[in-house]
Amino acid sequence: MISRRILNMAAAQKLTDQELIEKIRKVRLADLSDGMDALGLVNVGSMSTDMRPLRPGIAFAGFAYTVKLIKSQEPVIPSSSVEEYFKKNGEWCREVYTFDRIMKNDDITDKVLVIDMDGYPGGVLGSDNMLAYKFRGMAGAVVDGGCRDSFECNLEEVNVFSTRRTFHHVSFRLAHGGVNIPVQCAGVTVHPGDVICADDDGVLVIPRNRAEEVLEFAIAILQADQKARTAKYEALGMQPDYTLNRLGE
Ligand SMILES: O=C([O-])CC(=O)C(=O)O
Ligand SMILES: [Mg+2]
Repeated sequence: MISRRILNMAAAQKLTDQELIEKIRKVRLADLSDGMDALGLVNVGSMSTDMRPLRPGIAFAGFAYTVKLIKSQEPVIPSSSVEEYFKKNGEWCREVYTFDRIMKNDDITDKVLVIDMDGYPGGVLGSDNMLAYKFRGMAGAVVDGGCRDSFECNLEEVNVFSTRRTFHHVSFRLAHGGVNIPVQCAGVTVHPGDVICADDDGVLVIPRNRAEEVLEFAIAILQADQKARTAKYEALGMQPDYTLNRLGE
């Protein structure tokens, strides 16, 4: 178990948040993870391998905007008409989607929505709310639970990682538990403002106060990898692709 002392050994911050996130987006999770290892942060911030992208090729980085949902004991009362269903469901959604109303007042540009669903596997995200968040500049979402409308989400090219796919909703099953508080997500405690990095390999959480040191190692590690792979591409007569020049050097 890593001690908080190691996690908190921060170097001075030299980059603005914007500069940091732009640089982090150029490196791979493998480089960042090796950078964490180099600093003794071994396996720290690694979300469970259950956390998977909705489609190949999703990659993003941003600052955590955390949401906590809690299991609710409310019984589901059957509706006797469509009108009644919409009324009841609407009231319940108002409760569980309190986070969505709060977020409307916040700038979510370059944020990553990190949702703790208290272990409930339903779909709090879908093709409707994710499209709205994309439009507002959110980098992506990481949910320990489900996302539904997967096919439409992929057509819309919204960026979601989740531990489940489902068609179930969360109304009547979950209630609002708070925003921008520490949450548990796929085995990691995430604090608001942590740097959340995601690519095909998974999701990694880096505390903001260690991110610049991690990045310094990650860039050097990527440069060494690119040099080694460039030589192999040449030996094999393969055309170079953009992964050999991710840093744009
Ligand atoms: O309806 C919801 O709350 C979740 C969903 O399926 C969507 O946003 O498309
Ligand atoms: Mg939907």
